[in-house]
Amino acid sequence: MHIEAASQQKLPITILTGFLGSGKTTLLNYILTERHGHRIAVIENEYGEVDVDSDLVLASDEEIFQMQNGCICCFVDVRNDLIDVMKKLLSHKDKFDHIIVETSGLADPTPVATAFFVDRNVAEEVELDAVVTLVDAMHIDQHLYDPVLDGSDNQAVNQIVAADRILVNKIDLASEEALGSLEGSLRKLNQTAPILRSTYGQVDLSNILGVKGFRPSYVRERAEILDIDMDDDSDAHGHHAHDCHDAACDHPDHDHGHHHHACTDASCDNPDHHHHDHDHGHKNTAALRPHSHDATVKSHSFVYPEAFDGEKLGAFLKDYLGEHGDDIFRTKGIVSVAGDNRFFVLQAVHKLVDFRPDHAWGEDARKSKFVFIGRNLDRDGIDRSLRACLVS
Ligand SMILES: Nc1nc2c(ncn2[C@@H]2O[C@H](COP(=O)(O)OP(=O)(O)OP(=O)(O)O)[C@@H](O)[C@H]2O)c(=O)[nH]1
Repeated sequence: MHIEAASQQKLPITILTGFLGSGKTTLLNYILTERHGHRIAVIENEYGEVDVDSDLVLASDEEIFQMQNGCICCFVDVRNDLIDVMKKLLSHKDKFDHIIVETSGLADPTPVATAFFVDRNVAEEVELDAVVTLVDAMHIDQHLYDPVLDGSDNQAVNQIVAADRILVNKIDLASEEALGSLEGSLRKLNQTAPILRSTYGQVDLSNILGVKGFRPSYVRERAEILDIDMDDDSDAHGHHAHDCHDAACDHPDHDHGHHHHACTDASCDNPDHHHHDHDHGHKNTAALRPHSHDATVKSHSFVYPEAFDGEKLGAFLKDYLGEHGDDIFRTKGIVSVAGDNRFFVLQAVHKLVDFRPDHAWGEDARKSKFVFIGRNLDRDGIDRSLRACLVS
């Protein structure tokens, strides 16, 4: 009895998603520094070739794995890497009891969630706890109703549709009225996920971790939509997981005949039925093109060994993002400022710029890194302007 109980204990995985700049790393840092009784391993994925995020995650004893070789939403290309990282993690699973996967801000989380159930060895050891989607209360409308994407794949929508928990973050930047209207829109996209509110990701973590919000049938449903063959994954009892008709069986991977995707009744309010009711003409085209990015969004990275004039740089960023911030979704940076031994952090979401000193560089080699993510970026122009802020 004892042995059986232990072998059934699976490691819960939380998938943390949300559009660029919604507050995923902020929430992750909050989770990593709070006492919640979980020992957490993290898999991080960043969109952009220069890694800034790992510098922004607070130092902690937790295991942090980077995946920089692509976007984990690109299921076909990177799935094996994700599985490899997961296997590496599982080889010392005595060190933690919960895994958080932070997806890139442009990822559709569904293929990520599904990936763990395609590899049989991994599927035997892990279970999905929840997809937690952060929503930037101030900027989400720009992305939900993005005119460039009208009628085509929209990651911001896909992230909300896939959520088991929705966290409306940055409520300090939105009025009560705007929040009410936003929550109404979110409810139309996802009829079942509890909607929570937070500032700087501060939320009662019992609503986020260990919630067992995920329905295995949902994974199977999505795998079908994504045309992923899971039938080879016969379970330890020698039958295919979806063929289990034992009503008493509580094996989490067994779908006992709840084919939620068959329910198309718009008036049905059964919380087990997923109704992907996209308002405003959005189609959930993730189902059709499972790993397509918004091709109009590009990321440009810049690295400079020289130090910056902090004031000049601050003024340039404020002006430049003030002018182009509708098109520039996200800017991040680690900056070496002349005459200051501290590492400066640049964080901007659209026009909202935050540039301030952080901790001392210490032994780390001083060099500045920037990532700009957006549309119609003038790479050479940005490079010239940044260079103009270097101390000569
Ligand atoms: N005013 C305000 N700012 C916030 C809040 N939460 C996060 N931020 C700020 O928003 C910016 C983006 O936060 P991150 O946590 O880096 O966002 P992210 O989702 O990890 O960003 P990407 O990795 O680029 O997708 C940072 O400057 C944060 O300090 C909040 O509740 N209120």
